Amino acid sequence: MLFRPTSILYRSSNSWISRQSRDPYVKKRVLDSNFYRSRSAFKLVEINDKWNILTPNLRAIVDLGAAPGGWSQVVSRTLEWDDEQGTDGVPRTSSGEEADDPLAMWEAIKNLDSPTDPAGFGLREGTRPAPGVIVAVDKLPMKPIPGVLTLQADFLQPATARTIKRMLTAPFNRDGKADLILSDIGANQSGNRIRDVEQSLEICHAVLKFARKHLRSDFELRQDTWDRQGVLLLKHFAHPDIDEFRKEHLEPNFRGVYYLKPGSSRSESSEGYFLCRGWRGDSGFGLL
Ligand SMILES: C[S@@+](CC[C@H](N)C(=O)[O-])C[C@H]1O[C@@H](n2cnc3c(N)ncnc32)[C@H](O)[C@@H]1O
Repeated sequence: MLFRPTSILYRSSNSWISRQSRDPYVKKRVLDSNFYRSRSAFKLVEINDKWNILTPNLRAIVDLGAAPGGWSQVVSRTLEWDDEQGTDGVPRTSSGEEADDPLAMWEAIKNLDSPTDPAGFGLREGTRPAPGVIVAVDKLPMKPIPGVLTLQADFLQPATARTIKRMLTAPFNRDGKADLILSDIGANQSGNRIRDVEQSLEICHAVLKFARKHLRSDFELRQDTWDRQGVLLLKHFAHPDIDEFRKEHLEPNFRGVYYLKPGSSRSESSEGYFLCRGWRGDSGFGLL
């Protein structure tokens, strides 16, 4: 009987190792003094270099499917949440105690009226206003990152949406909406390709539904700087209906929708990103 699972495993792990060792972004991740937790972080760095989505005026950002935390690290560093501001990566209550439960910490500080320490991480009396709050959501646990409130939960659960809303709500962000929603979620590889492809589109619909509830709209912003706020960055995979999804669900609801394939995204992967700017909101002409 020919049954050699070990050699198959060995071969495939060999090719994985060989691919990893040739991948410049894997090397960069290990050698880079910034040390990102994921190779994926470079995709966001690249996208931001070109499209400038991480601007200092952001008050609230949600990172969906955030573990192990590469994108959240990029957001945190770009918005300059760093140790120099007096944080050590561990969220603290306003009295300086370590807060294990980010929501409890958030509840404790959200009545503060000062926008200079929005997430209540015990920032030193600073010379400049503190950056916005970052909420990172994943089914998996994540190690702390300065300025990031992590929530271990399934974003598809209604209770998670309610929790996120509470985490985003504060005197400096009364409506509890986000200026920027990032989603790097992909379908779990089940081994059934048809099912995986189908699931990838279902995730796009679910993220858009989430954005509909949580993204700050042009109308709410009442300003014309649409290129800086009300932004959704959505990962997707090749699917027969993905163009239709873009035309029928994204384009009517955003002022601009762009397809991106960062250089750091593996060319053999069918993944791509939709950068959707200027969420029109439900008050007007958008369709979902
Ligand atoms: C490609 S990884 C994200 C990598 C991340 N952007 C980084 O740079 O570290 C996708 C993540 O989505 C998470 N995920 C998938 N479905 C989810 C769901 N329904 N709710 C929350 N997280 C989910 C997975 O657990 C996984 O950690």
